[in-house]
Amino acid sequence: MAEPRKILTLNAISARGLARLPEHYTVGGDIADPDGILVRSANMHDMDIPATVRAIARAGAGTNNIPVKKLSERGVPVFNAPGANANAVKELVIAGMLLAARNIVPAISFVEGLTGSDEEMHKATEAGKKHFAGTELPGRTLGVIGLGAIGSYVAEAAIKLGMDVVGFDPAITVDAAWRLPSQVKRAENVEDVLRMADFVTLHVPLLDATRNLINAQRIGAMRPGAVLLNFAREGVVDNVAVIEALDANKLHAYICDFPANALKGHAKVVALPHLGASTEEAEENCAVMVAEQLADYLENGNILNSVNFPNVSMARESAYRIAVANANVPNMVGQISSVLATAGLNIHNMLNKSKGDMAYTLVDVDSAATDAVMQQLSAITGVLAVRYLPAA
Ligand SMILES: NC(=O)C1=CN([C@@H]2O[C@H](COP(=O)(O)OP(=O)(O)OC[C@H]3O[C@@H](n4cnc5c(N)ncnc54)[C@H](O)[C@@H]3O)[C@@H](O)[C@H]2O)C=CC1
Ligand SMILES: O=C(O)CCC(=O)C(=O)O
Repeated sequence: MAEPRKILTLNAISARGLARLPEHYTVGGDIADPDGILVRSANMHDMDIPATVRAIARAGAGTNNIPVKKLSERGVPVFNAPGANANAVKELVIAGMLLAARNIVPAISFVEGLTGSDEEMHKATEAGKKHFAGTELPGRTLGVIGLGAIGSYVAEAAIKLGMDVVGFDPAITVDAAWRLPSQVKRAENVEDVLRMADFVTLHVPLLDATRNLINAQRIGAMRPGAVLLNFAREGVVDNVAVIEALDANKLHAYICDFPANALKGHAKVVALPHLGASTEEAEENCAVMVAEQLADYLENGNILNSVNFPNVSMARESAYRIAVANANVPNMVGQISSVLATAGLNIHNMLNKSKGDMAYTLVDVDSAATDAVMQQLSAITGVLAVRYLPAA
């Protein structure tokens, strides 16, 4: 019989995604001793993550709200949903460019402030509309910083709208590079993008290397009257430097997904409530993807789309599977094999892969492993987590 599993949800997760979890899973927002956690943007850095947790699944792209390093030390994979919400973010970025180019938000505020009779309003409209005249997108240059799932979609959409696109990504993946239209020009660094672009959009993860990526000095390198769009993370942009640049008419507008006191009430700022991925489609895509990944990990030990562990997948050919998360150091496979051999367990199939400091080993053996064997595996220096996964 399948072992009962408990999944704690820290945010609302699309019902279609939750429906992908096996029937023997109990899911809820108030669950003790969970085997796994499903999360969106909830901040987990100060959370006491129970020792029972074997995996965390982020129904989205960014994992900066999750203490990935601490979880790696416990041998716990963090899954995400690469690309599953990219179209939703792309659409909001295009909307953001149009909002800025056509001065739509200040124009709406102007209309909301009109008073008097219809005739008086019409007169004020015709007199006032010149203040909101805008520009069109074709022929303008969009600079894209970060050409992953979202950045490459945005670049493609902008080309279709008749824009020129220049992009920078020091670690672009082969898949993303294939997706990019040939018209996208390659910049050698951030400054090149800033120098060439009328609109600059950011699509990088929040890392030490990207914190305050756009600061006063870099804004100084931007074209006068440029528009900055940030649908990545708040910490990627120095809000104070942005406000100074808007006040000095250096920047035309700042369109972002991250409200903050420094930005509040500024006429040239449009701050949305972290809405990039908030579409029915994106919420469902993300939830389905991570629910399937989480269940396959908990049931079979297979790993797909973990940010801290390699992809590892092995078809089941025996009823007895052992999964070992370990540090990526020499002689781990040798020591694991030796424990199994000493216990008289024949290895039917074995797969070991690594990613950075982490490694992961799946072993199918021909007969049942005892608790004593599992304890011996756990005791190997460098082994971080061991699970026994007999077929249900
Ligand atoms: N506003 C929202 O609701 C959403 C925001 N996001 C944010 O957008 C970020 C990007 O998402 P995806 O495109 O799906 O991720 P992705 O992982 O597909 O792409 C990120 C790209 O940024 C590049 N990169 C990293 N450091 C860089 C640097 N210093 N300069 C230039 N490029 C750099 C990487 O090489 C990668 O190609 C996420 O990490 C998340 O923070 C993602 C989804 C929704
Ligand atoms: O789940 C959300 O609404 C936030 C999405 C996001 O920021 C991400 O996927 O990185």
